[in-house]
Amino acid sequence: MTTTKVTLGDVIDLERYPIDQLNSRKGRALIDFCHASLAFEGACQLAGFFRPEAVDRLVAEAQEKQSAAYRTDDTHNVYFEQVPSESAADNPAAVLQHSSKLTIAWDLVGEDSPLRVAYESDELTTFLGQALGMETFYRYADPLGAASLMIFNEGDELGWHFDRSPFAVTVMLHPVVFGGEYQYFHNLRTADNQNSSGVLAALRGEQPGRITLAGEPGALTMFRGQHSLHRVTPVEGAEPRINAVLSYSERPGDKLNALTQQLFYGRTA
Ligand SMILES: O=C(O)CCC(=O)C(=O)O
Ligand SMILES: [Fe+2]
Repeated sequence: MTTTKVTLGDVIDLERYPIDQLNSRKGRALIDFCHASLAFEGACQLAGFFRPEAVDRLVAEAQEKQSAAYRTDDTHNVYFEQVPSESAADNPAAVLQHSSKLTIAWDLVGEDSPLRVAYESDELTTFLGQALGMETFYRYADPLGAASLMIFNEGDELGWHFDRSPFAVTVMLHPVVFGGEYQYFHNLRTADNQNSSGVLAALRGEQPGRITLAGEPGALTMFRGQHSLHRVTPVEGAEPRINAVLSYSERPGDKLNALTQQLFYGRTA
């Protein structure tokens, strides 16, 4: 049997986004666009980055592997830190958030999966590192967490939170019509100012300036979530929200520790 190898151009629309020719005029304009977009609102979304056929294959792969996925269902606060026992009414750390989803770990992603072809390409790594303005940028060496497929079924959500990592990269595969929206407040806090009153107002639905990111199938999103409070609203209805999360590090060979692997994937590897 002969199988045709899936190439980067089968997965990523290289005509529209020439990440394999970053020194071309269009490639430079793309990088400039990403820098401007991230500087403007802390996020950059590239519609149609993954080709429709690759998106369809990944949706099918996620659904086929759903039974092997690990389900997390937790409460946490926006900081992912200890919830204070003596809760002052005006302390956002005391407000519990709910997050639940299914995760298909990297070692379950197929050899020929469009996600593997994209994630393992140096072109994509180089492009993302430049777009995010990183001086050093490496693929994650974690056998479970390098890149994953996420499935949010009815009622699943990610509660309001600040990310611990300086950036996140996702690809939307199957958005939902009702709920499952990515919402955020750009730079609600800064390195020097926690802005507790603003965070509390956001949690109460009283803070102006909430931004919703559209999520068309195939859209790649780069997001700086350390200072921008964000969430994914609960999925309503039977259709799942499915996306891919791509992880990177400023250090080569970076891995999750066993505790974190256990927490996110229910096993170690
Ligand atoms: O699923 C998404 O669109 C966002 C994911 C996210 O915020 C996270 O993993 O921290
Ligand atoms: Fe996040």
